[in-house]
Amino acid sequence: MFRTQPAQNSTEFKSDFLIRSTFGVSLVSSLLLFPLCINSFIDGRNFDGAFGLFTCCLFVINAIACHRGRYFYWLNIVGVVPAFILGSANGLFSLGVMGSYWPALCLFGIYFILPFKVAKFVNVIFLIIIFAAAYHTLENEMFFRFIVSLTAVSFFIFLSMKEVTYSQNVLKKQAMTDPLTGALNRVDLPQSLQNAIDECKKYQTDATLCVLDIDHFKRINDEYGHDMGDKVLVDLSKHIQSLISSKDTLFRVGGEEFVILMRNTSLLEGKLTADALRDTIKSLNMLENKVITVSIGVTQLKPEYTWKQWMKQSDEKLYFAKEEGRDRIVA
Ligand SMILES: Nc1nc2c(ncn2[C@@H]2O[C@H](COP(=O)(O)OP(=O)(O)OP(=O)(O)O)[C@@H](O)[C@H]2O)c(=O)[nH]1
Repeated sequence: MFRTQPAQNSTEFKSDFLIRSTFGVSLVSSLLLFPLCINSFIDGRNFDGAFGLFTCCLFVINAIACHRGRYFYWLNIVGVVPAFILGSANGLFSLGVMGSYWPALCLFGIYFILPFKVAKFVNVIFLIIIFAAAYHTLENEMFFRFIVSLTAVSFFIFLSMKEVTYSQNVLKKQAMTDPLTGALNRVDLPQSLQNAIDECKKYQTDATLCVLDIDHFKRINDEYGHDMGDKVLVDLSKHIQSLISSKDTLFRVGGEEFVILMRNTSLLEGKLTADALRDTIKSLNMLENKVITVSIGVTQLKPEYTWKQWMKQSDEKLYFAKEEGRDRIVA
């Protein structure tokens, strides 16, 4: 089970989509299925009616959960999917050709209530079971037509959902990336800091945050032009990426301000990395006849910090580094 709030940042795009689609499928299915259950009871098909009512309850629980921003993965896997399979097979057994509409709808439903990676496999299992049921209930010619049409439906849904998932990933990447430097932008920063805080609490590890700002960047723009200013930002970002460890994450949070989230890193280690960054950046010839310096605020996570407090502490240290004359680290 996971929980989301209304899409605040891009990390939540995907789960938010799943919650909305599961809500839609569950609500519509429960509303459509309910009259059919009543009809089954009236016709004396009590088993069908009871089974339909049970499935309705699963949909209602799902719809309420999704409405509250929750997604019950296991309810779908062990409840709704088996209900889809049993319901479709039962439809074929009791209604014959008339019952062959349901499997196609269920194939769609599966892609809307499960993550794409899981839905692909569940669909294959669904097809195998339904083909076995159809083999026992449909005439030869009808059986082959059924196989061909259902396989085609399954494949077309797969293609559409693959495209949707791909577009989601592209959008997510675009929303999270700073187009100039390729570093992450501030969209995902709160969630990343929160994840780091949760990790530290869970595994009793350290994490350190560096806020780095180019000194007198306005002068660089004024003296060398905005394009050269951009080039400095791009070069600087590349150098930082090459100097930090693969477990560290770089964000560009403002014009010439960067944040480096260092997981599994103590204050001392963070300070050493910040020192190395400051020295290396200073020695790079990013602009002719101009030494570029940076100021850095370094803060180790304390157990009582929220992500906002952690960020605020780091910003304050950067502010002191600027106040004390720039080209320095305050930790
Ligand atoms: N070239 C370029 N400049 C930018 C970009 N974003 C912000 N800036 C410039 O960055 C400059 C930031 O200036 P300030 O906030 O005064 O800071 P500073 O000159 O670096 O001074 P200190 O931070 O106090 O050392 C402004 O001139 C902005 O126009 C960008 O994407 N590209």
